[in-house]
This record gives sequence, structure tokens and C-alpha cells, in this order.
Amino acid sequence: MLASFRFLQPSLTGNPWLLRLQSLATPLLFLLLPFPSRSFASSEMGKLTPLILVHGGAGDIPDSGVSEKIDGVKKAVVAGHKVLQKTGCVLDAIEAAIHVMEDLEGFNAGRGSVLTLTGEVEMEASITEGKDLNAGAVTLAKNIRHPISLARMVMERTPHTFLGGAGLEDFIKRMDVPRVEDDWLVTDRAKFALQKFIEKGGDPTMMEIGKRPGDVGTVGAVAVDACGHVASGTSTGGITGKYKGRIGDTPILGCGGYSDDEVGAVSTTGFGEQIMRFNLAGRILNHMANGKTAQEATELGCKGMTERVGRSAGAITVSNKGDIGVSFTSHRMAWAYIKDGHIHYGINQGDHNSELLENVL
Ligand SMILES: NC(=O)C[C@H](N)C(=O)O
Repeated sequence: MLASFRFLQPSLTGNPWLLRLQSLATPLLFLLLPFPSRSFASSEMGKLTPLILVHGGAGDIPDSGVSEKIDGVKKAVVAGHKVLQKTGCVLDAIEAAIHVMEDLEGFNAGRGSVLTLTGEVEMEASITEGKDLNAGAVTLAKNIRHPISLARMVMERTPHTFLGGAGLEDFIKRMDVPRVEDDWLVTDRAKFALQKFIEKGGDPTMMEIGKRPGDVGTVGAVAVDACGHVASGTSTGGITGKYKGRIGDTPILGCGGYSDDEVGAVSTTGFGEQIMRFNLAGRILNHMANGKTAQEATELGCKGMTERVGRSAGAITVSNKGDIGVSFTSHRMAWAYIKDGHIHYGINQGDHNSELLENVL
């Protein structure tokens, strides 16, 4: 199967016109580099302690949902941390952490995804890797348990970066990815949220995420390994009452997430239309490339978006040196990371709790 996908990659060798185009395009690519280029030697990085940081979605999480969200992000970060310690691979760690939240119905990703106006689940995900600026993304994914893994498969097993719709269906079939039934994916909470949305009517992009129970919980993770290689992943059901076929920020590179080993990695959450228009993940990394710390850059990005285009957002960031940024302009966002034998977590503005990891395991 793999071989047949590789076979699909067009060959540039031998075609003089394509070779000419390639030689013209190479200098152009340098002009398009997103961040100011810094010379970067991995020896400069020294040995870092690998780290994973997760979020469980920005929004107006009701008091009744707080403990479920905190438990979920803690579970997710522990799963990701264990994989990171075992394999040292940032992509494996991110996938493992996101799998946990995609399976929990308290999060708007995988099982528990919110519904379109037509009552369907259309999921989106992206995964990005800072070493080679590699990435994979999927949109309008249906009846899939782990959209984040599908995004990784697009990155690793196709010549493309982004698949959606009918082409994604073909890919799922060719790759023999197991399907899950709507009965499993669609939860009562998601149905209730849609019912409330329809009763009230209006614009799905206007009401604060979380005002309808079951609404909040896009999930994401960022990680750095011992050599300063970074990666990010984000997975979502989108927003309640969205049009069928609506594509949000989550699978769009530089919006729902981005990674560059020269700077760091970001995963975002919040109002997708505004995040896309503002290019939130890319802007946060640009702030870091211009000398801001991960925390300063994440705050500047989220606040900057809310001030400039309105609505709320949240983001988690890790730098290539293992510095952390967590910020949100929504009422709440659950987050967690593990460092120096402690699990650190929070959900309210200004929260920072920590517990001994051995008490959580
Ligand atoms: N809750 C979210 O983060 C929603 C997601 N950003 C979207 O608009 O699709």
C-alpha cells in the first residue's frame, strides 16, 4: 500500500521544463520562509528534558465541567509523557495524548465532537513537525475514532499535506482505517448542544463556546524532545451548528497549529474563523522569533487576536529550549504538563496547580 502511494509522487527528473521551474522556485522558497532565519546547530541546544504540554479547549466551561476537563488533560498528558519517555518521539507522544482526549466524551474531538446544523460529525485535525516543517491535516473526516492519526498518515504516507472530503474517504478505504459508528461518536451532550442552538437560532460563530453544554473541548498538544525537535497536534469537531462543509482553523497550518525547530511549536483553540483570519499559531511563533518568551508570545498572540478581530482564543506553546507558554482570552481552558516529577495543570485565568507525579500515576 505504502509503495503504491509513493508511486503516485510525480518525478521531476528528466523533464527539462519541470527542472527549470524547480530551479526558479528554490530561491523563491527562501523568500517565503515564515520566520527570520537564525543559524541553528543542534549542538547549541545541549541536552534538554523532553516535555509535553496539552490543552482541552478554550471556552466558557461551566463550573460543573471543570473537574472532568482537568481529569481529562491530566490523563492525556500522563499518556503522552510515558510515550515520550519511552520512545523519545514527539509525534508518538502527541498522538498518544490526543488519543486519550479524542476518546473522552467531555472533549470536542473524536467521540463527543459537536454537530453540524444537519446533525453530523465532521472532524478536523492537524499534526506538524518542526524538524523538516513537515505536516499532515484532514478535514470533513467522518466515522473515524482518531482524526489525529489520520492527519499523521496523510503526512507520512502520501505525497500531500492536506486531504478532505471524497479524497479523504478514498484514502481511509485504501489504508484500511477502521470506522466507528455514529452511535459511538455522537453523544447526548452534542445532540443537546445542537438542539439548544437550533432553538435559539442565530450565528454559530457568535455565541461564546461552551455556553451550550457539550460545546467546548477542541484538544491539542505540543512537545519537545532532548534535541530541541518540536511538534504539535490539534483535533476538533469544530463548532456547534456549523454549516455542513465548514472548515475551521484546526487543520490549517499556521492557524490551528504550527512547528518550527528554529523557534517552537503551538496548538490553538477558540473561534476558528477569527483564528484563521489572524493566523494565530504563526503569529505566536513570529513573536518568539523576534525575541519574546514562549509565555509572552502566547499572551501577545491570543490578546492580539481578540483585540484585532474579536472573539476568544487559547494557545499552548513550547519553545525549542523547553520553555512553556499557556494563555487564553476565554473564561477557561484546561491545560497540563509534566516537569521535574510534578504534574502542573490549570483551567481558570491565573491558575497554576502542581502535584507529585507519583501521586497521579
Ligand atoms: N473549540 C474550538 O477550538 C473550535 C475550533 N477552533 C473551530 O473553530 O473549529
